[in-house]
Amino acid sequence: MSLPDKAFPVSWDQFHRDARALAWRLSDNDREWKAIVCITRGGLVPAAIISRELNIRLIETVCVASYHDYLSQGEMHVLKGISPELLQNDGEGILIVDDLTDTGKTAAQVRSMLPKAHFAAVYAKPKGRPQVDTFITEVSQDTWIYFPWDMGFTYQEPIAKGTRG
Ligand SMILES: O=P(O)(O)OC[C@H]1O[C@H](OP(=O)(O)OP(=O)(O)O)[C@H](O)[C@@H]1O
Ligand code: HPA
Ligand SMILES: [Mg+2]
Repeated sequence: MSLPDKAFPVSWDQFHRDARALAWRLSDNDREWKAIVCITRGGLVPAAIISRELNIRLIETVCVASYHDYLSQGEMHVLKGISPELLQNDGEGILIVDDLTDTGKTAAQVRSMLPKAHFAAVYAKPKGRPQVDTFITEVSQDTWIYFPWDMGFTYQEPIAKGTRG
C-alpha cells in the first residue's frame, strides 16, 4: 500500500485536549454510562482520559487486530471478546471508545457485538464516519494520522528544500 498523500501528526498535548473534548461532548447529566468498552490497542489511551473525566470505573477491552503492518489492513481477528455481563441488553448504556475510525471496518465489527452501544472516536475519516456516533475531528481519507505513541524525534527537512530549485 502506498503512503497516504497527507500526514496529520498528533502530539501528546493535542491528543489529551482532543480526548478531553470528546469527554465533554459525551458528558450529559441525563445519561449515565455503565461501562467503557475500549478497542485495543489505540482505544486504551482515550479510554483512560474519558474514564477519568466522566468517572467511569468499569472498563472492558475488546481486542481486535487488522492492520498487520503500518498502512495495510488485512483480515480482522478478534483476539478477545466482551464479557457476557456487558453484552446484555445489546450494549444499551455502554460507551465504545477508539482512537480513530478509518474504513469503519473495526467499528462495524465491534458495533455488531453491541448494537445499542454508543460509539465514540477521537478522529474519523469519511468512510468510517457513519459508524461513529460522536467524534472530535474529521480528517480526509488520504491522510494518515500519526499518534504520539507511534512516534519519536527525528530530523525534519526544511520546508523550502524540495520546493525550490
Ligand atoms: O476503521 P478501520 O479501517 O478498521 O481502522 C481503524 C482501526 O485501526 C487502528 O487500529 P489497529 O487495527 O491498527 O490496531 P491498534 O489499535 O492495535 O494499533 C485504529 O486504532 C482503529 O482501531
Ligand atoms: N493512523 C494510525 N493508525 C491507523 C490509521 C491512521 O490514519 N488508519 C488505520 N489505522
Ligand atoms: Mg485500533
